[in-house]
Amino acid sequence: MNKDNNKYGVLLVNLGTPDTPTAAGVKQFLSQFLHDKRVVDMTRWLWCPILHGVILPIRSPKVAKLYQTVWMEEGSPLMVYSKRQQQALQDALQVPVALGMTYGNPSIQSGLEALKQQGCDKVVVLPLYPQYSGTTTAAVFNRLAKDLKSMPYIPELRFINHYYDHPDYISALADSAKKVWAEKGEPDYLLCSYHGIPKRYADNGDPYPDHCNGTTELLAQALAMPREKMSMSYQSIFGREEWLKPYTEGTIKALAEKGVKRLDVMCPAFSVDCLETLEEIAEQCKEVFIEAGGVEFNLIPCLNDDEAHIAMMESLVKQHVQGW
Ligand SMILES: C=CC1=C(C)c2cc3[nH]c(cc4nc(cc5[nH]c(cc1n2)c(C)c5CCC(=O)O)C(CCC(=O)O)=C4C)c(C)c3C=C
Ligand SMILES: [Fe+2]
Ligand SMILES: [Fe+2]
Repeated sequence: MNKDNNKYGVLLVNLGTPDTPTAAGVKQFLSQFLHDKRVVDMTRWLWCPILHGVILPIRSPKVAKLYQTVWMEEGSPLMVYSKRQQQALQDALQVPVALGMTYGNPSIQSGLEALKQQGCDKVVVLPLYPQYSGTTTAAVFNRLAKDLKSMPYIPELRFINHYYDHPDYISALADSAKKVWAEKGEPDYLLCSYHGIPKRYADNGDPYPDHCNGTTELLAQALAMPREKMSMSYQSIFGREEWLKPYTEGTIKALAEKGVKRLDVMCPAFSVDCLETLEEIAEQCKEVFIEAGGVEFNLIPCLNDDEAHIAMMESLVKQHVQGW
């Protein structure tokens, strides 16, 4: 721990999740999320009537039912695992670590306040997105800047942009796959499924697909996996516009139809398991695979609060506080 009043703290940031798995809870969360221009860039006079008139009333009750299928005793999986990460990183670093969500609770502002209360005048902001995207990482930056606007004293800041190529991140991912394979044997095929973004965002300069490609290449090397047994795709497509391709669902169906019997899927863009991994992949995509002739389907869990994941965060933070 640094000396008092001159110490650093860490703000871990993730996307956020509803407080309750109810239509009202989901509506509140989606409304904040989908009003962010970093996420949906459509002009407001066009988007707001669609959002308020169609998406929020129809999607909220539907998605609430999906959240109910993965909800844990302590709450939303994203929140449960994020809190465990916060505690484990604080234990490892022995400096204050706060949690803030871009949307919903706890807010980024409450995280900054908590660090201030603990005497931190230097803050490392770690958005838990290994691959940079304007829709996620930059959205954290925008929210942070907005919250700092009203603070009389701004802490000294370091902002971690991405870490997809950090060797400890890649080895943690590789070890998480090997752990599953030590128990169940190697699969016929490994698919890396990343959260998608609209193709137009990438065409306009978002480096996200390059970071996803880079992750897959580095992981293939770390696993010494023949490239014909491994590929990548994009999931969680939203709306009518074209998103990054290939889409996960179509890829999984095609793999089963080509004769792949055992498929393992990992989701390297997600720091913690959440609706998009536990429901969309482990339930919906599994069903697609089995219906198309597949036999065994495994979701390799996200890194969550694994020891190797926390050690990676510890080394990432330590690299960024050099000179403080
Ligand atoms: C509307 C456009 C969306 C973009 C662009 C987008 C990018 C993006 N999202 C994540 C990570 C997560 N997304 C999650 C849920 C989620 N995402 C969208 C839409 C976009 N995401 C919606 C509408 C939802 C809510 C669920 C739904 O209605 O389908 C989550 C999980 C949250 C949870 O509570 O479990 C995460 C995490 C990334 C990494 C990303 C771009 C790279
Ligand atoms: Fe609106
Ligand atoms: Fe998303």
